[in-house]
Formats: sequence, structure tokens, C-alpha cells
Amino acid sequence: MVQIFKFLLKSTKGPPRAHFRPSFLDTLRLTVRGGHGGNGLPKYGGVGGQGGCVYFVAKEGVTLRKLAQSVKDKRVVASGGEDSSKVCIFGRRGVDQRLEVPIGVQVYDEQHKLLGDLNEPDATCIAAGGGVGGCVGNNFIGRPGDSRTVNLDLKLIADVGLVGFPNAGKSTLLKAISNAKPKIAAYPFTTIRPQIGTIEYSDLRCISVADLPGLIEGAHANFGMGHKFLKHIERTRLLLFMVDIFGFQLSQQHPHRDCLTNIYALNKELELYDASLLEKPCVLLVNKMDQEGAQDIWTNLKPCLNHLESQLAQCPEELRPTQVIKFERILPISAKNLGRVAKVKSQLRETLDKLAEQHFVADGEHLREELQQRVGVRGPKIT
Ligand SMILES: Nc1nc2c(ncn2[C@@H]2O[C@H](COP(=O)(O)OP(=O)(O)OP(=O)(O)O)[C@@H](O)[C@H]2O)c(=O)[nH]1
Repeated sequence: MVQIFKFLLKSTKGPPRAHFRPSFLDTLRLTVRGGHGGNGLPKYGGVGGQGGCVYFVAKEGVTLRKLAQSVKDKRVVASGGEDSSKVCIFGRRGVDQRLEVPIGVQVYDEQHKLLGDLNEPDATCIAAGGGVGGCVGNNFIGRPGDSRTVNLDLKLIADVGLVGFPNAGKSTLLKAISNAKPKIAAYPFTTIRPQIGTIEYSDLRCISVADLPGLIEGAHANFGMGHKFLKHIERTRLLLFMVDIFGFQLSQQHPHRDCLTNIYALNKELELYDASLLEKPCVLLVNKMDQEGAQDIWTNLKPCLNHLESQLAQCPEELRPTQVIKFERILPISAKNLGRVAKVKSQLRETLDKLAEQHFVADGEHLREELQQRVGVRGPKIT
């Protein structure tokens, strides 16, 4: 059987077929163990070397798949410390195991306790410490290192997260405004893994946008692509909602929902998953405005969008959110015909810059207060 597979793989020319291509990996489970401490030498008071530790370092350009391939049996063990000897009274420390992970990885233990949040380049987290070397305190017998199973959970870091039901035109927009080349097709769930594109402005400012696979009702409870991708919007600074002006129907068995109901449904999904997401600044794009009849729908829809709360009665009860989103901006666009796409770029930038400014001022005031407290009455006057 293996031979047949090998033969088939060899005989295919060009890139491997989609189902042979490695897929996106955003979680990985590893068993890690620190090295055993070396034994001491009681006769000479010699101390054994400490065992090496296992630690993670965040690096750019690394993927969890690469890491999974390099750690074949999903077990990482650091080497033990050297025993104390007559020639080397202090045993050498064991060699550490350094594992590179992508930026944005969170390390959890089995009890789901967060061990480390590696969201900056070169951030490190010790997953398993090495055992103490043998010395007077432990009768010169080296101790075993920590041993645990850790879960690595990658949450993408992007400035903007695109949220919408399948087929809304998210990938089309990402392709139009950024350097990304996502797959686009007229059927739902074309996007099956998150894509990140970078928008470049003439003054070299860059904004990253994450296109996530389309949500469906019940995504918060892990339906469709579910949680697996909703988690990626946790670390974005701005949520960019996209809806089809004509609404969306998942399949013949599902009801057709108009644009307004879809906005409530997206709102409800996020609320059920994590209500704090709704505190992020949100921008709404109403897509496919190039199609016939879109303008008429838009004329009726526009006043409702500015007062989503007052229109809640129109929404079916099961989709009614408790906390209604307040959109910073609402833009009717046509991602396909590039209509108003330039405006999306400029508005995204303006919103993010405004946000950064607010944070800067808030942080500045906090720092000023802290400094005033520290300097006290005898220090220089801070105005
Ligand atoms: N007429 C029109 N069609 C559009 C527009 N934007 C996207 N489409 C079409 O809508 C379909 C879905 O577009 P995608 O960009 O793949 O939608 P998506 O939201 O990424 O879909 P998923 O991958 O399922 O999440 C494609 O056939 C696009 O050509 C638009 O502005 N006008």
C-alpha cells in the first residue's frame, strides 16, 4: 500500500493536489520534559548540573506546521545535567531545548492555565524547567525536571478582522485592497483557512487584514468552521463586518435572510462567543451594490443601520442580540467592481489612526499620574 502511494506521489508532476497539500495548523499539543538534574559528589561536596529546560521563542516566518514536522513524536525532552565528578566538581548544566513558534501563540497547560502569551518577536516562555542538580539539600541526588503536556494555540495578529457570512465578498475585497491572493468563487466556504493581506499606503504605512472563513449561525457553538476561526478575531484591533445587500441563504433547507437580519445574526454570533468582542471598533461594509435593485434596498436599509436598536423588533427572536453593535462607519461598496474600495482603504486607516491616538492620550495621562505619584512633593513640578 505504502509503495503504491509512493509511486502515485512520484508520478504526479507539478504541485501536489489540494488534499495532499499541508493544511493550516493553528493548534498543537506537545509533551515537554525538562532534563534530570545531575548527581552531586558527597565526598567532595560536588554539585550536579541542573537539567536543561524546554522553552518557546516567538519568531517571524515560523509556522506551527514546521514545528510539528520537526518534533515527530510530539515529545520534547531537554538533556540532563552532568554528574559532579572529581575532575569537574560542579557538573555542567544540561542543554536547553529551544522551540521556535509563530508570533501570536499562547501556551496553555493541561488545566488550560495560560503559561505564556508570545505576541511579540523574541518573546519567550518556559514550558518545562530542568531538575535541580544534586547538592546537600537533596542528599546529592539530582531531581527530575518538570513534565507536562502543553497546548499551543495560535491566534493571528492583524489590525483588521473581516467578519461575515459565506459568499459576502470578503475574499474579493481582500484581493482588491491588499497584496493577498485568496481563492474566490460563487459558492459558500471558499475560504477554508484564514488569510492575511497587507494594505500598503503611499507613505509606506501598512495595515494587515485577516480574512476568516465565513461564519454561520451557531459558529459560537462550533458549528461550521466554528470556534476554530472565531478565535482569530480576538486579537484584531478593528472588526470589519461585511454583508451582502441581498442577504444570504446557506442552502435550500435554510431560510433566506435579508441584509438587516444578517447583521443582527452576526452580532448575536459574536455576542454568544465572546461579548467583549463587541467593544472593539466596528465598521460595516454593505457589498454587491453594483447589482440591479441594490440601490432600492439600500435606500430603505440605510436609516435602519444608524438605529439598529430601534429595529430589533423586526429581528427573529432567536437571532436577537442583547448588546447591539455600534458601527463607527457604514459604507455601501462593490468589492468586485472596485467601487469605493479606495474609500474603504482610507476609512480603515482613519479609524485605526483615531483609535491609536485615543490610546496614546489615555496611556499618556496614566503615565503622567504615575510619575506625579512617584516624584512626590519634593520632586520637580510636572505640568
Ligand atoms: N456582483 C458582485 N459580486 C461580488 C461582489 N463581491 C464578491 N462577489 C462575488 O460573490 C462571490 C463570493 O465572493 P467571495 O469573495 O469568495 O466571498 P467570501 O465572503 O470570501 O466567501 P467565503 O469564502 O465563503 O467566506 C463570488 O462569486 C464573487 O465574485 C460584488 O461587489 N458584486
